[in-house]
Amino acid sequence: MADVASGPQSDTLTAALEAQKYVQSRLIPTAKTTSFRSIPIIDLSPSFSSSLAARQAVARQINEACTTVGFFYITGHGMESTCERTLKLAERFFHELSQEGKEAIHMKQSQHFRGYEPSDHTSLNGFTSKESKEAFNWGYEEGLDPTGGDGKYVELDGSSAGGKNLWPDEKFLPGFYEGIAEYYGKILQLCKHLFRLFALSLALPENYFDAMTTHPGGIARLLRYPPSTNPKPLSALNKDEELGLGAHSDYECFTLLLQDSTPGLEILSPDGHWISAVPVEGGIVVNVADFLMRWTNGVYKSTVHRVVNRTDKERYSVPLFYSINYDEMVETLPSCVTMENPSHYPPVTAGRYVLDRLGLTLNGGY
Ligand SMILES: O=C(O)CCC(=O)C(=O)O
Ligand SMILES: [Fe+2]
Repeated sequence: MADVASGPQSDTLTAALEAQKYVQSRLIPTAKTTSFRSIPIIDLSPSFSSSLAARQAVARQINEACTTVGFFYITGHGMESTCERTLKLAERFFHELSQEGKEAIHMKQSQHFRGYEPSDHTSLNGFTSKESKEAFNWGYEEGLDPTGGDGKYVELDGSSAGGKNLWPDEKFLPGFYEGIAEYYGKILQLCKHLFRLFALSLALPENYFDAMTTHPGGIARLLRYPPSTNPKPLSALNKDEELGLGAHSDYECFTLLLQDSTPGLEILSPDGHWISAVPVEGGIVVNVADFLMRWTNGVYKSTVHRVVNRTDKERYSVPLFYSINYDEMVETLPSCVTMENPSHYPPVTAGRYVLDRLGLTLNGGY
């Protein structure tokens, strides 16, 4: 793809820098946007019905959540036992794999942000220099996609050599890849289902995004947050250096997050209050990310969030950042442009936008 050649491009880099400024501006309390104190829970079960009216009813709830909070929980998604198994896999990865095993798949060997990421390797948007989280990252592989993909997968930079994941040696972590494959296959299917609901929620044809997600971007991570050295009640603010993950918004279309029973995720209401996204039994957290915010002309909110583990327990979580095909160039969605709200954003390629955002988080840059 000519427009996604390697190296930062000035137009998308500008978009990335603007997005960073946008995030910073949202860290300043304002009375202009609706504030919130809770995160809606949406039961997805009716959306699997053959009745369009039932699917539209769920889509309306999604629209309400995305235009206000930017976050919601989904229940009734059918992945409950897989979610439990995946969180156990996360625990196994960090506990059972030796330091040597982790070093063997260190992210510095990857051009695509894959592999093991110790706590000091990245920090978000330069807001914080020290984060306590450690991670294991991987991305889309056709072999993990139940549809088999369309053979056209490209990485963020437009290169077509996919499948560059760095997996731990099976003999040190038996069953790991198989477990990840089960989770990833199911969550990709759920993301496609959600995208159809997003389409309905935006007054677009239900299959509007289908052709743009034939080789989707899907970076996923296993995250571990160590116990707090100074456990505090949820209401008390910890010092900056105890941040698990700094304040940020996500970059792609939307994120699906599994979290264990230890709270830690907090989302920022526009009036400056941090709201705890407490774990909900069987619930997956969904949030709008910056690319979808931009694509919807700001109609759907991409909300700033952070992680602070205030407990004396470890915390595990598993986000998946879902994107349309990285080589897809998009313009503002037609249903989000009106006379009062003309398009604010020039066309951009999905992968290039995310790559430039990611480049800004690496300690030391590209
Ligand atoms: O661990 C969590 O709860 C959230 C992680 C997150 O926000 C991210 O990785 O972007
Ligand atoms: Fe996030």
